[in-house]
Amino acid sequence: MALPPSPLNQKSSRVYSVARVYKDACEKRPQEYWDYEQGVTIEWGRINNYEIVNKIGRGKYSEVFRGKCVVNDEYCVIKVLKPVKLKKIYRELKILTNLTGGPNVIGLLDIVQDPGSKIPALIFEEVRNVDFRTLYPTFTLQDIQYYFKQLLIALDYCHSMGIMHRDVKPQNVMIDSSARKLRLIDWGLAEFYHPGVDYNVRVASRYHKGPELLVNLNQYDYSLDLWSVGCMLAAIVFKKEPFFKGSTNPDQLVKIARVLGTKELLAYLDHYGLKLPRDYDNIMKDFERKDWSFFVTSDTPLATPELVDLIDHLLRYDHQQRLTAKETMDHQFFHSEF
Ligand SMILES: Nc1ncnc2c1ncn2[C@@H]1O[C@H](COP(=O)(O)OP(=O)(O)OP(=O)(O)O)[C@@H](O)[C@H]1O
Repeated sequence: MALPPSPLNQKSSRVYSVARVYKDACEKRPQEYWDYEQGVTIEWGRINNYEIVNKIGRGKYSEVFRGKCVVNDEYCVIKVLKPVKLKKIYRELKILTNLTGGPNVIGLLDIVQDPGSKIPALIFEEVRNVDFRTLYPTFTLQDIQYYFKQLLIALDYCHSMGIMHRDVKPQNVMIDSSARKLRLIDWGLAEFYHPGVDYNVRVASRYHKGPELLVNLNQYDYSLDLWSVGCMLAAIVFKKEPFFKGSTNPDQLVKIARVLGTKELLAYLDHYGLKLPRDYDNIMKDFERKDWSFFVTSDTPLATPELVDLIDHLLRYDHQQRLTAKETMDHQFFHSEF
């Protein structure tokens, strides 16, 4: 039976920006694929199949434990969701069930529910992650080539499935360096893309927020994730973690403008018929665009011309001008031999 129409793919009355790629990825699939308000059926697993071993993390939206499946004796990760809007829980579940099994996407093994509290817990494959603060400083050009390719494969896959991750950052990229395994985790802010729909700009983590979010450009798309990749790369290459370190959301855009220029920011806004929000009245100054060579020193051996050119093509104000995940993988840097 067909589902009733959904507000989730309702176009805005003024459509000013549409994704350059995969714009119809959701529309070409059945409504059940993307309608997390009406089309979610959960097959609950048995909670008694899992034991908690120890706590490994605490996020805004969950508590995360290392666990063991008593059926096969294998370790796993148990993400116990905090009580948030049911809609958000359904969205994460729908997205994970659509993407699980995809390349370098964290594998969802089971969904269980505490019978008392009714709180759902997600069971994932475990990645023996090495903290990025330890791992990234050891990266060679070959490592960057390898791991960023793996990350881009995951992103191109989710984009091709009509899904924007919206929270790409080092904390959400699990790397087991001894197995050379990378998995993209935390799909709690991910969303289905529909052309012409206005999205909430309160997503992603401050240092990795794209300019579109900071200027209230609601019709953003998959290209948001490529800005975050650009931030991750720039931090590693220029040895500045994070690369843009704002103290508040408005200050985040100021930090970006100090590098990419204020005139260029205003041209971006103008192109989409937008104005700089009033929050910036007293803090945005007239910054000159800096050349990337400004960040290159004798202590930045990873800053090769190819890699700097790649960063330059990702850290663009205009989300439509950034390379897509596929275009990034086609960039010269990924075809260079080191
Ligand atoms: N599959 C996994 N393997 C290893 N560690 C994991 C895995 N999943 C989650 N973690 C750890 O738990 C932390 C929190 O997980 P996750 O980001 O999914 O939760 P969250 O509540 O959405 O977090 P946040 O508030 O930071 O967005 C991660 O940063 C990571 O350290």
